[in-house]
Amino acid sequence: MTLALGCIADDYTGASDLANTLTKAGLRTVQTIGVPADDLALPEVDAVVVSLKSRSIPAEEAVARSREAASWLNARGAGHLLFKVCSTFDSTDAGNIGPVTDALREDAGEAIALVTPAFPETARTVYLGHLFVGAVPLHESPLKDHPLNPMRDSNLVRVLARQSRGPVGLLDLATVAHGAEAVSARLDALAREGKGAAIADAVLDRDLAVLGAAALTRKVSTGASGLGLGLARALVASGRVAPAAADTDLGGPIGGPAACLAGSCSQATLGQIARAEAAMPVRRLDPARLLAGEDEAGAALAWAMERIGDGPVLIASSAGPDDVAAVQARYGRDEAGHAIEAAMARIAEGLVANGVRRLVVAGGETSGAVVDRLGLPAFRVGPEIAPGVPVLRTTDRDMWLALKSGNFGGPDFFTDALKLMP
Ligand SMILES: Nc1ncnc2c1ncn2[C@@H]1O[C@H](COP(=O)(O)OP(=O)(O)OP(=O)(O)O)[C@@H](O)[C@H]1O
Ligand SMILES: O=C(O)[C@@H](O)C(=O)CO
Repeated sequence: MTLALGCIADDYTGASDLANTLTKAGLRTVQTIGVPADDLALPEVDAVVVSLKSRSIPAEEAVARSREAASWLNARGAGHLLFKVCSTFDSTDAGNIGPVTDALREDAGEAIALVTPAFPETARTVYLGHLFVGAVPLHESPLKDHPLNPMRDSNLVRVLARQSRGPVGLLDLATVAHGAEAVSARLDALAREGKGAAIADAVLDRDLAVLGAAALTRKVSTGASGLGLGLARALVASGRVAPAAADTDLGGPIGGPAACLAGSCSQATLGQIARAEAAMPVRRLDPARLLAGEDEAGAALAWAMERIGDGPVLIASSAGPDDVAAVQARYGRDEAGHAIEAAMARIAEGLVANGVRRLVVAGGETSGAVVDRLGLPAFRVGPEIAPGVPVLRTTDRDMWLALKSGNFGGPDFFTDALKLMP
């Protein structure tokens, strides 16, 4: 297998978002969980997206895991490496976007990496280095209250510089408007000035096509699915990949009980849970009881098993910013997050042990905890439920999953997802 594109995603929902985008753009793509074992049978593909759970771990660990993924992808001949980060640039001043980008770039012998989280299809645009989420700058968006990495600065040149080894430059929209050669020339100039990375503006899909073509002339870039789209288009346009139709033969219906789990506290997920109340029984975990050591997971599982024969159920820990802040103040941010993720993983394990083969999970960290506990090795990519969220089919057993990035999906996401998981 010689890969046209090797991708390293810093969380599992982000990985399925990227796998969805690449598939839609005509690249045969598979999503693996972690760095695959050498004996994992993978179909013939153009792109592999290695899913890591490295967004919120110490920077040196994120660098080590990303390097391991890069070695695996390089050994399969990957022509270009994309480090997939969140379209809202989720990170802290301690990392991990800067340290991982620096490491992958240096290992590849490159002087500078193009970096952009722009993904216009989901209303993430970058102008003069400032990230906008819909109509508001990042620091005014709900991301300012993210439970793990509150984003309070919209100037990504500044944000990335605080977590990078060297200075960071800007590739402005005026340069992007002049095309891929102008972008490449500007990258060279910024590298000569000693910049190790450049935040690239992009407002429309056509900007992504330019950035993708410019990025492809180097070995490493960093971005969200928008840059993935640009790279995929450039690979197809250059003839390096023959566009393939999406894989429609993922296996037949699976049926049986279905369940949804939500650990994301994003505004979008909170709205989707409220809407789901009209369609299915919803159980809300009590984080204070859970963190006090009560068996909330066991109780939720027993609750689910009483109802699951009648239709899908939803179990959610999700809460609004004030409640999240109160839990974190009492138990600590990481402790609370990890304990809730572990409870969700336990619930998922119990559900699957009791026959659930159709599972929807909301939240990147939550999805990581669940998928790891279930020991799923890789996914094939099915139809799109909403921009950035595909249906996934496990490669080693009959199971449908949907891993929803916190901010993605329409108001009826949970029922929309289950409709596509027969
Ligand atoms: N009620 C709560 N109080 C405090 N923390 C919570 C609560 N519910 C969930 N969490 C934690 O908040 C974090 C949510 O992160 P997660 O990545 O799952 O969602 P997200 O950030 O919205 O999704 P994405 O990364 O895909 O955008 C997890 O660590 C989860 O355990
Ligand atoms: O890029 C995004 O916004 C998503 O794919 C994601 O990474 C959220 O965790």
